[in-house]
Amino acid sequence: MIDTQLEDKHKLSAKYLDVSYVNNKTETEVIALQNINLDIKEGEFICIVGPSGCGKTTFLNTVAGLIEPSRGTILLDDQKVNGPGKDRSMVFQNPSLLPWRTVIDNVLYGLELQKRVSYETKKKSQEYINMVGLKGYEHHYPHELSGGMQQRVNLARALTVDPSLLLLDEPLSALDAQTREFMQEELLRIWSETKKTSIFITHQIDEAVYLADRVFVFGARPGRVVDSIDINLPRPRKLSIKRDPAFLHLIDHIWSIIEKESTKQGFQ
Ligand SMILES: Nc1ncnc2c1ncn2[C@@H]1O[C@H](COP(=O)(O)OP(=O)(O)OP(=O)(O)O)[C@@H](O)[C@H]1O
Repeated sequence: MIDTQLEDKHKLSAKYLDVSYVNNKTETEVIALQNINLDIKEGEFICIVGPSGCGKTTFLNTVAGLIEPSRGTILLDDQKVNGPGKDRSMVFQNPSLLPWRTVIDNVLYGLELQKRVSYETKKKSQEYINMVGLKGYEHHYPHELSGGMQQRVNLARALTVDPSLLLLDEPLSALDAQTREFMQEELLRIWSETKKTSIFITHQIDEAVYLADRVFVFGARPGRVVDSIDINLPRPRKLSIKRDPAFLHLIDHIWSIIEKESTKQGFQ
């Protein structure tokens, strides 16, 4: 009974969410998101896809508390999001590591900002460094690492503060195709060990289907949720699943939703 209740509990809910940007010079308003209603369960891996400008980053920044909605609310663990908080970590496209700090010191940086460096948290940081596959690189500097390794440091840094929610804004898009695929598999391995509720933005439909429990398709003008697709592919997922007919069917399905939406919007 208790387990069922926990399973049904929403980790994050967006209710009637509108977000607008106002250009102070021209006094014009851009409606970036309109009437977003969605629920995310504890431990879910969510991907958001959609055309450029449909408000994916705006949504993530609003969940992060960096943008205030013009209407509606975001609830995280039943608490209204009113600004940034220790319970959320963001991972961006570019790792933005501090070049003068070693791997371990970059990973510890988030804890330092939160004044939480202790023997236990240092131990935990080392565990995350091991988990992301960087054991032995603790004392290397960012310029001595490849792009993929730098993004691993970034991920370890985000995880070390033990967030309730992980927000990932196209974290793999700066990597070459081969490293990107490898990192997708790595990311799933790390996620399966941490089970952190994650929201991941990507432009690549195959990346979304490979990673996600559920894919939200956003539409543009104004940004809104067009569809939510359950990805019922078995886990753990190897990269070879990308050749599976069920995988390809999901890709086709999501593409057809995006295409229909684009035609409606006159993008073709
Ligand atoms: N700071 C801002 N001021 C004004 N308008 C903005 C601002 N940031 C974003 N916008 C507008 O809000 C809309 C949504 O932008 P957003 O960056 O969230 O979309 P996105 O789906 O993440 O795009 P992309 O896939 O290209 O990264 C766009 O029309 C964009 O031009």
